[in-house]
Amino acid sequence: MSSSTEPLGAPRQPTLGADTRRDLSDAPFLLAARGRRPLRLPVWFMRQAGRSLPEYRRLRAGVDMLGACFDADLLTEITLQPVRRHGVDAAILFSDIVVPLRAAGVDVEISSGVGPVVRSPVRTRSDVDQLPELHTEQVDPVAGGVRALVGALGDTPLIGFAGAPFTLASYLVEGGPSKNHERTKALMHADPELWHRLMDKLAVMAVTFLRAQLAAGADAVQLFDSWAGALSERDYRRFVLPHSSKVFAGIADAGVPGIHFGVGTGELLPAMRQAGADVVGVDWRVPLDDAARRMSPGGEDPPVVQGNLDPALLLASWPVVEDEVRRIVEEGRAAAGHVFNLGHGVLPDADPTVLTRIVELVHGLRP
Ligand SMILES: Cc1c2[nH]c(c1CCC(=O)O)Cc1[nH]c(c(CCC(=O)O)c1C)Cc1[nH]c(c(CCC(=O)O)c1C)Cc1[nH]c(c(C)c1CCC(=O)O)C2
Repeated sequence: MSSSTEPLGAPRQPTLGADTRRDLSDAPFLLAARGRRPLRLPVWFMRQAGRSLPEYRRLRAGVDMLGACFDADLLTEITLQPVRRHGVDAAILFSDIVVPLRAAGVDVEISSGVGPVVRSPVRTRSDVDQLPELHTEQVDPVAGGVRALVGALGDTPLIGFAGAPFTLASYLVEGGPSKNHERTKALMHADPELWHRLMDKLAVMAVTFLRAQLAAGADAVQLFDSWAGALSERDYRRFVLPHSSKVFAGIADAGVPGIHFGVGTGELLPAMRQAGADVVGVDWRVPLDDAARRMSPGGEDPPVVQGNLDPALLLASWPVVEDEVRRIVEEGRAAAGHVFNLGHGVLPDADPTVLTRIVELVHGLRP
């Protein structure tokens, strides 16, 4: 049986570490992710581990990005750096969305200042058929890092993650970062059968990668569909939603919160929630009260949201940042739960002391 027809979460996948996972049921991040109101509003930052931190740049000197992602000691230390420095309510695993592709044998590099570059783009039926399957043991260094992290993090939850099938497909089909995703969109419309075959393989890969992290003890997961906002809602529902739904279904037995995030997804928020997410990430374009209304127009079953400070504003003055943080916290009360975050990742030029101040401010506000 080929991998694309095998049921997701088949027995050869590892069990999900329910016996070893820490009991962090009082952790503010996990409470908020489950739609409860913790005493303290939780906050973490996408890309909190990375180039805004001088201690990160020192550790990474002379080590290439993907090399660091396969070094259990290094990825553990890099993941811990922002937790120590900022006092955030969650750690996010230091890794990358292309790690499972590289682990499976795809020739992909991360080029500094550019992003992932795929040597042989995937465009034909034979390219799709040759895309290798990911075997759990190929990401053993990542699992080793996760095990070390859950030992080192104390009461702080660890968020594991994977790239969603569409965002990974875009890198594979375009061969690198893309503004218009034109080859990807052309492929999905010109050959839907081939498109779904590719997406199916990427969904299986994401499930394998996430299950390895969950089996090692990750407390929550985030599915990054960073570029899904490039699609119309109609195309998203037809070409993407079924596959992202398979990813959430493939890890549902872990019983941990799942976050679903993309940029520019204001029109897609209800569909992204429907994929099976417990928490929906909102960038800076839509205020959180509006986002909650879009996902629950009648007010029944309100969503849990994460976001939505514009990362560019970290470079503005503190009074600007403070006003924005207060507004976002206020608007977040319209949702069932709010995990404070940026609307996208920390930019390399952000001043890390501003991030620490944001954590202190958020923690001092009424949730
Ligand atoms: C689209 C995407 C990628 N990778 C990721 C996404 C989804 C999130 C998003 O939308 O930003 C996910 C990712 N990549 C990285 C993390 C680490 C965890 C964290 O959030 O702190 C996470 C969650 C580390 C990284 N991933 C990367 C860096 C920078 C590389 C470096 O430090 O040398 C880091 C810290 C490289 C990378 N990898 C990718 C890009 C676009 C880049 C930036 C390229 C550049 O500007 O140099 C692909």
